[in-house]
Amino acid sequence: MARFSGLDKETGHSARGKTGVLLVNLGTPDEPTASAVRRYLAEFLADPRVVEIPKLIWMMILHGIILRVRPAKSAALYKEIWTEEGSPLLAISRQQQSKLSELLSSTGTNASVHLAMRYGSPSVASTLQDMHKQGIDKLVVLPLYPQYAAPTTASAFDAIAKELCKWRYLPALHFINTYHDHPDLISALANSIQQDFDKNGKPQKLVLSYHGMPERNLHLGDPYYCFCMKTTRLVVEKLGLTEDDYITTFQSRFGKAKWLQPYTDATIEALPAKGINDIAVICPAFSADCLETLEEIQGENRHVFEGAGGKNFRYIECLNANDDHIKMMANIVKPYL
Ligand SMILES: C=CC1=C(C)c2cc3[nH]c(cc4nc(cc5[nH]c(cc1n2)c(C)c5CCC(=O)O)C(CCC(=O)O)=C4C)c(C)c3C=C
Ligand SMILES: [Fe+2]
Ligand SMILES: [Fe+2]
Repeated sequence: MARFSGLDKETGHSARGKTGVLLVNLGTPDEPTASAVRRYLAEFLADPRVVEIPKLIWMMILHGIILRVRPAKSAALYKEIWTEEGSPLLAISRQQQSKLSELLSSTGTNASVHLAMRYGSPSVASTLQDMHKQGIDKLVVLPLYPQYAAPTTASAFDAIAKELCKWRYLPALHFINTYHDHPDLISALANSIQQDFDKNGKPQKLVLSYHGMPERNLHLGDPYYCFCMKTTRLVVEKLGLTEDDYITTFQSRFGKAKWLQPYTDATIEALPAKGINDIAVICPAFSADCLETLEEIQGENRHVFEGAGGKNFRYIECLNANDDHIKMMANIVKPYL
């Protein structure tokens, strides 16, 4: 006997056929306080996709050392970037969600747009449950990481699978795993760089700084490094830059292991001694500005550059909720709606 409206008359099962787009990003603490950052880091850093150290050893290090020391330090950094709307990552993600929703409905596409954070809130589980309650049985997931990486993209998939494995009737599901070479991403990045060059002049060096990961992950088959290099190649080709005009680097190193190189901070520090005093930095692995761009690049690395004698440091902001970026999202999901 059908208990819900919208059930298929013949089979008695849900066939409401509503489609939902689910944007997923990393997540951020609820507040810039040590206790909120501890909660966030405890969830984030316990994810075996993020830290691939044998569980027992890692839990002892995480709970015995890292979660005692890092939350207070990170909270102080979060305080520097916190806005009236809260954490920039969440505030910008919400703008992206509402602008994508407007764009899809203005082009006659009947799909709702939802937002989940891999760690913290709104959680993947609660967002999927809301979508289910709304009768959505066709799901298009767009993790907002342009370059596939196991610690980010695959981890988003794990969280979705963890929730869906409790469901009896699964939705149709399309999961977008990477868009590092999508023509609309490349144009959006190139346009944003060109606008900076038109306004401020071409710098001596454009630094394309991507979030790092342990080098070991590359050797184990994670394509992230190669995808970052391809994004760079396509963007600089589009801009007509030569090899001397730019450099690709990796930031946000965590722990003592060797991470992808060259490191952003060491590279930037060495530039003034080579006569390079005027640089622009962009972070193409981040779809929204966050701690790692606003504090680490715009703040910390600016000081590193100036401390080493550099004169002009420009940070080119992430694509955030700019029109090119939202159009790119719409064009990526449309074939599956
Ligand atoms: C511990 C290993 C980490 C890996 C591997 C990693 C990969 C990775 N991360 C992003 C995007 C973001 N990371 C952010 C913050 C952040 N990242 C790590 C660690 C790893 N990231 C930590 C410990 C933190 C927390 C901040 C701190 O305490 O230093 C963020 C910003 C979150 C915010 O609230 O603003 C983003 C976004 C990518 C793309 C990536 C890919 C390899
Ligand atoms: Fe990270
Ligand atoms: Fe950082």
